[in-house]
Amino acid sequence: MSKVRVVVAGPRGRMGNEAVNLVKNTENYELVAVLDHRHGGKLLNDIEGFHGFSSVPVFSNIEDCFQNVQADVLIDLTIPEVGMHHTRTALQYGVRPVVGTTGFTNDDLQELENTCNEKELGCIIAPNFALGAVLMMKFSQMAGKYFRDVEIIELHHDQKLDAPSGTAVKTAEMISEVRESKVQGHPAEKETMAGARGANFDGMHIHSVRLPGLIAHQQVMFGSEGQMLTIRHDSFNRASFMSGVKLAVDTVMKIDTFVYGLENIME
Ligand SMILES: NC(=O)C1=CN([C@@H]2O[C@H](COP(=O)(O)OP(=O)(O)OC[C@H]3O[C@@H](n4cnc5c(N)ncnc54)[C@H](OP(=O)(O)O)[C@@H]3O)[C@@H](O)[C@H]2O)C=CC1
Ligand SMILES: O=C(O)C1=N[C@H](C(=O)O)C[C@H](O)C1
Repeated sequence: MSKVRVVVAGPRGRMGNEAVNLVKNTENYELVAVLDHRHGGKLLNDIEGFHGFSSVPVFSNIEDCFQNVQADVLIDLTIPEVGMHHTRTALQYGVRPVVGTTGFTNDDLQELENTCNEKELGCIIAPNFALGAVLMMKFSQMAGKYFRDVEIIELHHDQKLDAPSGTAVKTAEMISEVRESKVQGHPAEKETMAGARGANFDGMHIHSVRLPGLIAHQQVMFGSEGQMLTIRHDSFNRASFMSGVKLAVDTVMKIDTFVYGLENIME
């Protein structure tokens, strides 16, 4: 069986680094290139912290990369604007994207879905690759059918760029598919300090905590008369995301559609 040829974008990042090691340590994957805006023209071995990658070229430009290297899958772990450009371009070159980068807009997602349909090419966008986090979202969706009052609290390390997190947005979207709409809190409630009640998604509130020492955590709180249900997930390291990245890479090779969220491919 031929190997899955993978390009990783953002290899020096916290997630990209884990992904490079995942590809290296997976027998039927081959790391054919990386995309790094600061080190184009080098070999991955020449970048500090990488060993055993003497044949892996580094490109700073994705078009150059796909014109010079045959690839099956792009794993993108960068920032939203760059991730969107990479994903768009990968699809144009017939390369299947697996995207962990968060912060894409609804318009971005719609555009990518249209392109996938047009090209009949698989693409997986996963706001959270941790299988436990995906279950947390699914359990929250189940609970949302019975509890209309929901507060989502996401907690992350203080180097995170986007707020609310992609996971929190996806959780709110999934709950809103089953929850009867409600504007929560007192009708006359007033913030005496802007932001005190967090972001508002269909009346649900989302609160973003950023602290050094945290990795990725979320708790979803449901309240009703005399009771409260809390559903919580914690990622204590970035290895927690890698089984989901592998599931996504394996799956994207078999599909010709657009998938937003790992819950759609977990059996
Ligand atoms: N789906 C999931 O399960 C998870 C998703 N994420 C998401 O993945 C993304 C990456 O997270 P994380 O690894 O923590 O972030 P890092 O900041 O550690 O890594 C981001 C990488 O992107 C690179 N980058 C930044 N700007 C550019 C640019 N203009 N062009 C090309 N590359 C650029 C950075 O390079 P440089 O250092 O030079 O700036 C860095 O290598 C985020 O969107 C995060 O929300 C994170 C964890 C889990
Ligand atoms: O930036 C992070 O770290 C994470 N980002 C993703 C998100 O925005 O939900 C996934 C996970 O929470 C870690």
